[in-house]
Amino acid sequence: MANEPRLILKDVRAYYRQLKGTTEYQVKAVDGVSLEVYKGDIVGLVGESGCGKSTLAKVMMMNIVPPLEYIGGEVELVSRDGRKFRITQFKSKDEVKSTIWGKHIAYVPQDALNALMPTIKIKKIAYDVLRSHKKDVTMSRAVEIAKERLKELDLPDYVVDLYPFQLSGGMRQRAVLAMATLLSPEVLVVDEPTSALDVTTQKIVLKSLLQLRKLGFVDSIIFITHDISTVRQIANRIAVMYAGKIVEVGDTDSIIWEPLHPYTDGLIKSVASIEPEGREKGISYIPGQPPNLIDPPKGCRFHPRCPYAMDVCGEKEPAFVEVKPGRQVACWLHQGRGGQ
Ligand SMILES: Nc1ncnc2c1ncn2[C@@H]1O[C@H](COP(=O)(O)OP(=O)(O)OP(=O)(O)O)[C@@H](O)[C@H]1O
Repeated sequence: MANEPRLILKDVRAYYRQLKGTTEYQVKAVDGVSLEVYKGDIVGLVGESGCGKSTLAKVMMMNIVPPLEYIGGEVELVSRDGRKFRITQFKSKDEVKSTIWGKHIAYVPQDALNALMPTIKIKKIAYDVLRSHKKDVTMSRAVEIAKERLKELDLPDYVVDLYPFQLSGGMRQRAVLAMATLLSPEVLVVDEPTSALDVTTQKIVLKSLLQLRKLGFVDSIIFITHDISTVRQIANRIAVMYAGKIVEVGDTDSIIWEPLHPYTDGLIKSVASIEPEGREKGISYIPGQPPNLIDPPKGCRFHPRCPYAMDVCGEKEPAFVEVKPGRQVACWLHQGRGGQ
C-alpha cells in the first residue's frame, strides 16, 4: 500500500520575537521546513543544540504561543479515518488542545518528571488524559486502561498507585509514554527521551517506543535528539536539521553510510562508532559554532563551517532537492542531481 501520510509540513516558518533594548528581533528558529511523516514511520530528527528541533516539535503540535509566531507554510495532521487538521484552522491554543492533543498527536518533552505532575498519582494522570476526550470515563475504567497500557510496556500494575517521583528514570519515562498515548494518537513526538538515561535503560525505552508502534497505540513517531547514534537504533528515516532548516532527509542506512550533506557527514564522524571500520576512521568534530538565528548567514547557513564551501554557497540558498526517491538534500554539491 502507498505511503499513508500522518503529518505533512510544507515550507513552515515560525520565529520568536525577541526584544533587545527597544529593538525587536526575530529568531528564525524554524525557517522553511518541509517534511512528510507516514504511517509506520519512526523519524529521527537530529541536529545540534539550538538548531530548532524543539521549536519544530511545537509547530508539529500546532502549539504556537508568544513569543513564538507562526509566519507561514502549512502543517497538516491526517487522522486514521482520513480527517485533516490544519494549523490555520485553529484560533487558539485551547482549541488545538481540545481537538488534537492526546487524541491525534502527543508530545513527550525532554524532562519526564516535568511531563508528569510530580504530586499527582499515575492513575489520576490517566483519568485526566482519558477524560480530556472521553467525558464519561470513570476512575475505575481509567485505572483498568492504564494498567493494560503499563503492562504492554513491562511496567507492573502497582505503578498506577505511585507518584512519578517514586519511579526510577527509566520507569518514569515509560510511564510518561504510556500515559501520553492512552488515547492512541496517530503521531507521537518525543524530545530527547533517552538522553538522561544509562545505556541499558535507554534500550528499554527504545523497545517501549517500538512496542507502542507495533501494537498500533501510535502510527508514527518523531524522535528528537542531538545524538545520531541513538536514533539510528530505532528510526527508519532520519531528518537532519541545521540552523532552522532541514538539510537532509533519507532512510536511516543511507544517511548513516552515504551522508550527502557535509553537516550530516560531520555529525556522523563526531560520534564514536560501534562498527570497527568506523572506529578506524576515528572521531572528529565540526569546527566553528552554529550561527545566530537572528541574523543567519546568507546562502547555505552551513557554509562558514563547511569544508567544501564554494562561492555560490555564500551567495544563494540551495534548494531542497530529491536526489533519488525518499532522499532529499539542500546542498550546492548535489544540485542538479536526480533530474532537478
Ligand atoms: N522563548 C524563546 N525566545 C527567543 N528565542 C528562543 C526561545 N526559545 C528558543 N529560542 C531560540 O530558538 C532557537 C531554537 O531553539 P530550540 O529550543 O528549538 O532548539 P533545539 O534544537 O531544540 O535545542 P536543544 O537541543 O538545546 O533543546 C535557538 O536559537 C533558541 O535560542
